[in-house]
Amino acid sequence: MMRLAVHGAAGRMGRRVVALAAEDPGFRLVAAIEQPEHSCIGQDAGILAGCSEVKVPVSSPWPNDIDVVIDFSLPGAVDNVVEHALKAGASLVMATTGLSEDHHRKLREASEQIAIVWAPSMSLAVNLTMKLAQQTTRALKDIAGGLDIEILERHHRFKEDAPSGTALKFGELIADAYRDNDAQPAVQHVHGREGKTGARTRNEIGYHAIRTGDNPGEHTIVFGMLGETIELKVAASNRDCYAAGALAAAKWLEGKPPGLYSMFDVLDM
Ligand SMILES: NC(=O)C1=CN([C@@H]2O[C@H](COP(=O)(O)OP(=O)(O)OC[C@H]3O[C@@H](n4cnc5c(N)ncnc54)[C@H](OP(=O)(O)O)[C@@H]3O)[C@@H](O)[C@H]2O)C=CC1
Ligand SMILES: O=C(O)C1=N[C@H](C(=O)O)C[C@H](O)C1
Repeated sequence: MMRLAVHGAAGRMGRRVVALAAEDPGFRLVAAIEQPEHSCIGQDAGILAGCSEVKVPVSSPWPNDIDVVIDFSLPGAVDNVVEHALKAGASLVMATTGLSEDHHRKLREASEQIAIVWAPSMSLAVNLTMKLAQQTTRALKDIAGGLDIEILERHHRFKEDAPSGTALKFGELIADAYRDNDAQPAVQHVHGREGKTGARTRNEIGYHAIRTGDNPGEHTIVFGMLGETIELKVAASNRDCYAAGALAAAKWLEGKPPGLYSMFDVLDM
């Protein structure tokens, strides 16, 4: 049984991780962590998550006897999370998005000592769609008349980063697929359009971020050609695809040597 600490335990994602972990005999929740001034401090993490009591209060101290940390918080917390995972010698599932290059450097450095999975989406369906997007790009990139790729993402109104980490990852993977051909000009990442933009260039990937209501996450990759269009769409109907993926990543990390892994590693894709 893995001793699990959830950081951001009172958040939208943290609550679903706590709820699913409570039903999984492979985990024992040992800490549900939030900042000391958080309004949920002291509440039972299970009750807060809408399931039965787990007898673990939301609290701020980090225990040392943990096997794995799952983090769904905000970039401002990430350095602290990494530091505590290192101190405990615990594996880390880092699911927070909007990270800077400095955060990524710290994750790379920490991964010399502990095993870390970082992925902007823990969802199986999203990761599979990423592979399909790469395959589609490779098949169409040299088509006569040209290929236009645009990434549309929709999320709830509370989301603080844009475009989503997942949209950025789609763009990065699609750009990699383009680069299979050295003759292809470098891809330009274009975020939204306004005003007299001129005609679309052939080598850009466009990103469009929509924020409405309580949408738990939706990504559409548009492959536009002259005469026909392909759209790959993956949409969550609730957050459990991400929470279940994070728990699968935590289990996969058990016994893994230090290193920085992705959900493609976890899902063997
Ligand atoms: N990889 C994936 O599959 C997914 C990733 N995400 C990402 O996970 C993150 C969290 O999403 P979500 O649960 O919706 O967000 P929430 O805002 O609901 O939850 C974040 C939690 O972290 C806490 N927190 C924020 N800043 C800090 C800090 N500096 N120190 C300690 N705790 C902090 C928040 O506390 P407070 O309420 O006080 O702000 C809150 O409890 C986002 O980056 C999102 O993009 C989301 C879904 C899937
Ligand atoms: O904030 C969210 O909700 C989500 N964030 C992740 C991202 O930025 O890609 C993953 C998912 O789409 C939900």
